[in-house]
Amino acid sequence: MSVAIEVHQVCKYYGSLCALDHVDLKIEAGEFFALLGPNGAGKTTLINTIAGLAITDSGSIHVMGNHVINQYRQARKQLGVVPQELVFDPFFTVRETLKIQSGYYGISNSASWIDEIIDRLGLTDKADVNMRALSGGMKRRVMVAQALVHKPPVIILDEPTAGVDVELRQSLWDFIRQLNIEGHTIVLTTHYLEEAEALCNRVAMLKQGKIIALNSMQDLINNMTVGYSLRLRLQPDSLPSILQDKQIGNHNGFYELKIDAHAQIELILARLREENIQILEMQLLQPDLEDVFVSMMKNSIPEM
Ligand SMILES: Nc1ncnc2c1ncn2[C@@H]1O[C@H](COP(=O)(O)OP(=O)(O)OP(=O)(O)O)[C@@H](O)[C@H]1O
Repeated sequence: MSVAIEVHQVCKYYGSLCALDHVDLKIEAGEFFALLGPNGAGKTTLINTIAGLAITDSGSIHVMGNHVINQYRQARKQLGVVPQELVFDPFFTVRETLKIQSGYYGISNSASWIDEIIDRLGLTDKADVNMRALSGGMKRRVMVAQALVHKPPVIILDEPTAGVDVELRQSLWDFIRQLNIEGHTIVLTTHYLEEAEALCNRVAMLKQGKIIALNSMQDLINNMTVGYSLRLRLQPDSLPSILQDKQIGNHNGFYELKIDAHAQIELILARLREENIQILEMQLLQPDLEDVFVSMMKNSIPEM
């Protein structure tokens, strides 16, 4: 499999602030990859360095084998970036905006592809409407369309669904998922963790400019040692004192017990049997990406 993005030992400073601290990252072609982190973690800075818009202080970045600074034009052609901020020229229509964008890449016969992306992004009704007359969500769709005019194999989306309503979000994700199925590599930042969990196969978590986790979505969640809990409805309705230090909640007649390892479940059941307490209902709650994220951000202190 070929490498779509290779980030090697990248550092980026803004004055004395270290925004990227020796970042190493390899994203294979065809991946659907999530870049997660709290505000200010360095996600946009990393995207800007990959797009060649911000110069790194050290290290190197390649997009589809092209060095983003020394081979800027070749690297840029391989990449479509949907920026976080809505940047648009208020004097042009949607179609004109896309035509001008394809001109930047030296593409002249782009009309049929522009029609296709307008259609697939649900912009047909707005194609000849001036950009300034579009709603925020529609402008966001145009940002996505702009990133696609040169049919890049690698697409980076920086919080593409910020401020977008649920219906629009759903159709945007359907389209992006389809692009991934067609072979495009997708890199995504989002604060909607359930979206990342549903879409992405691998995740990097950034904190204070450092990568603190890099794993497949499944392994990240499966390897999580915190976040599991067992919910029990008991008859008689009482928790033996030996289990009380595990209790983290008691809602709607369910005791919620913290589980650090699966083996503890059998021990809990054995304790209940010893006390002649019957289990009326039992649920095992698994951690999700949000639990992993919160735990990583709380527990992982990047080395200075
Ligand atoms: N042009 C700039 N000049 C100075 N500092 C900057 C600049 N751009 C970003 N920073 C700082 O670099 C750090 C990383 O910012 P960045 O925008 O990359 O974070 P982020 O993870 O994308 O955050 P968010 O989730 O809020 O978009 C922050 O402390 C930010 O204030």
